[in-house]
Amino acid sequence: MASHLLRIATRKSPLALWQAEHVAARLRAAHPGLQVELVGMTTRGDKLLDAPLAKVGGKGLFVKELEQGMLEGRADIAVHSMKDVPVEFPEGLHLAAILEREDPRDALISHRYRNFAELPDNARIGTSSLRRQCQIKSRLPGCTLYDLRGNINTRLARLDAGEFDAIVLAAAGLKRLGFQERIAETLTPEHSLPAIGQGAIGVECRSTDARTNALLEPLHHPPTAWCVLAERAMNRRLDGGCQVPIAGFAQLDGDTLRLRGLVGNPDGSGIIRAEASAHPSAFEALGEQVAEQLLGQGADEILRRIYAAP
Ligand SMILES: NCc1[nH]cc(CCC(=O)O)c1CC(=O)O
Repeated sequence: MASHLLRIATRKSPLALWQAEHVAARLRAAHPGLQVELVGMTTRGDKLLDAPLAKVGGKGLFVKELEQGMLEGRADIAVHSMKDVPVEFPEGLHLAAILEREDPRDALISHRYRNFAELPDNARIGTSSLRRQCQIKSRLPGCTLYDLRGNINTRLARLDAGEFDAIVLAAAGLKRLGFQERIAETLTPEHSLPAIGQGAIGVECRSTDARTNALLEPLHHPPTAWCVLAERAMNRRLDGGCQVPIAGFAQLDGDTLRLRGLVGNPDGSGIIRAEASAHPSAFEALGEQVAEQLLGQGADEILRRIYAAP
């Protein structure tokens, strides 16, 4: 292919830069001669690092500025953690590729304890999501949870400074940044059901930009996409954002796509679980089915109460 410049809009956190560089390297490998450049941007989510995520509100906290950059022609694609990508895309933009998933699980990091079972009843645990908070509290009701925002390096530094007995982060981000050896225990999906899209990288671009869409095609990983799109279909039906204790995790086993969903109260009470399986081509219907099962067991009550809270 003739030399051509492709600009990647990215946040400037170490993980965002790693992921953008990863997509750049994949694109260069797939298209020799293609010039790829990163365009660093700051999002509202980056500026509000002191406020608890659950209180900042607004969907697309980490993506809106990148999307604006593409719509204004300052960049051609944006690289996101699928976990941070809202259900709906703005007019003119779409998800062009979902890359093969890295480890989707949550990870426990601690200096003093080798695994979750060793944590004392009154452990001090740092974590930033209501989803993790809910599942941790259900197992360890006496623990105290602390809001832990900021990029991965910042969070690890706060653990190292002795603020907490343990913290819980996504294994994918730790592995990508070379912190794998800091993981004390990788939590099973039964223990901590992952966030919708966790571990997967998505690439967004202008819907009508045929050339860029074609360049991204070799990066798309259909098995990961079936999983992530099933999780996202569940989330859409539940009308969930990243500020609610919702978990969703799909796995492909041969020709069977299995989706597990969870909704609970932030204090760990009233956890509702549902799961179903289907052929991977039915990912959308599978997501809606699991959402309906959750709603039928009272998930709507929980979510309404959380959205109504000040
Ligand atoms: N919300 C921040 C965020 N977005 C994506 C990841 C991890 C990497 C991934 O899920 O792909 C993280 C950090 C974390 O939750 O520990």
